[in-house]
Amino acid sequence: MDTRPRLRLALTAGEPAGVGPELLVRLAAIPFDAELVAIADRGLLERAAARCGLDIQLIDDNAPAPALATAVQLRVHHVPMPAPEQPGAPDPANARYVLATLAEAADGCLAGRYDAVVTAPLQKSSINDAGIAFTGHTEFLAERAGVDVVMMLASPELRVALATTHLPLSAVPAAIDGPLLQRVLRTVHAELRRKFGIDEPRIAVLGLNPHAGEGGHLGREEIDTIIPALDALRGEGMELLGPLPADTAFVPAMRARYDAVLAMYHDQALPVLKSEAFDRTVNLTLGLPFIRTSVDHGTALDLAGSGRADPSSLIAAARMALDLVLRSRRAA
Ligand SMILES: NC(=O)C1=CN([C@@H]2O[C@H](COP(=O)(O)OP(=O)(O)OC[C@H]3O[C@@H](n4cnc5c(N)ncnc54)[C@H](O)[C@@H]3O)[C@@H](O)[C@H]2O)C=CC1
Ligand SMILES: NCC(=O)COP(=O)(O)O
Repeated sequence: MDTRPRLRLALTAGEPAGVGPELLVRLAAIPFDAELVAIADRGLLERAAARCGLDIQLIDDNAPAPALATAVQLRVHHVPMPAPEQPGAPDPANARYVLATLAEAADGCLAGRYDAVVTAPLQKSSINDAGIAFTGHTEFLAERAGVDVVMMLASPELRVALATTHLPLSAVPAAIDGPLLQRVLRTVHAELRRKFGIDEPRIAVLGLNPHAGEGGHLGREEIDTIIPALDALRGEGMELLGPLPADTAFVPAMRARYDAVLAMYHDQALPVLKSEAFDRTVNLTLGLPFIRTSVDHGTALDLAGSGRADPSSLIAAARMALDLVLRSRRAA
């Protein structure tokens, strides 16, 4: 008999005015072989449940479980929110609250209070409007844990990692250099083994320019930077394909040839994933000392408060987090 305590997944609700709080309470209504702990303002979750027509019993995370479940139960680590939410209208007054929930999740994972964290979307611009430098969960968690990370989005059919994440397009070419590509590819390679059980990962690397530079006639980044980095790693035994033209790398005939794609920038590959599997794609952070998964979508302000947002990506993210925790336990 496994006597280890039940797994605990931390859930952050993200932007209070977005769909995150509603998605969290809808996730709680689904049977799960783990304890879910929402890190959020308690009142925010109560109001989100009411908007979704859900009868929910919020239990303080330090309290014992009630003997009798009268409704859907969700544990809560309460973080007070200064300004009441207005669905669809983010308030920068809540920016520090949003970051406090993330910090608790990260610190709790590092300290072993949670086995993984699953994040709902936040409104990056609202945090910036509060005067706080912030580009995303990925970068925040990397800094908090003191490590370099890689963003990956994965559907059941396709995994895409990004060499650069939240950068203006004009800054991308200068950001891509040999050391970055080598570090990112080493992380992707190691995590495909560790997290996905692929012993000999095959990674397709996209070029930066149209037609992967067309032999130098449409840009030199492939020749000067990408090919030398790939050759160095091939010399260590890594199986790398490319640099491939981004417009044809995802056609069916190519898909069978790799386990993951490395794209040079955010919008080079994410539209492919989101257009074919918006409800099944999970965002995960590779390289962290704990497991973090997330939805593939944003705050959907146009749907916030309606109770109509689709929870599928959050459910997929929670399931993936649980699978990854179980895999890492088996490997330990
Ligand atoms: N992990 C995160 O925290 C992420 C946050 N964002 C942030 O979200 C904000 C809004 O981003 P947008 O580009 O507008 O993308 P979005 O994903 O919020 O919305 C794009 C479209 O998809 C729909 N949609 C999104 N999620 C849905 C769901 N669960 N069910 C049904 N329809 C859904 C929306 O209604 C909208 O029509 C930005 O501030 C962005 O930074 C974006 C992506 C990820
Ligand atoms: N499009 C993915 C995205 O923006 C997610 O960013 P993060 O907040 O998870 O770093």
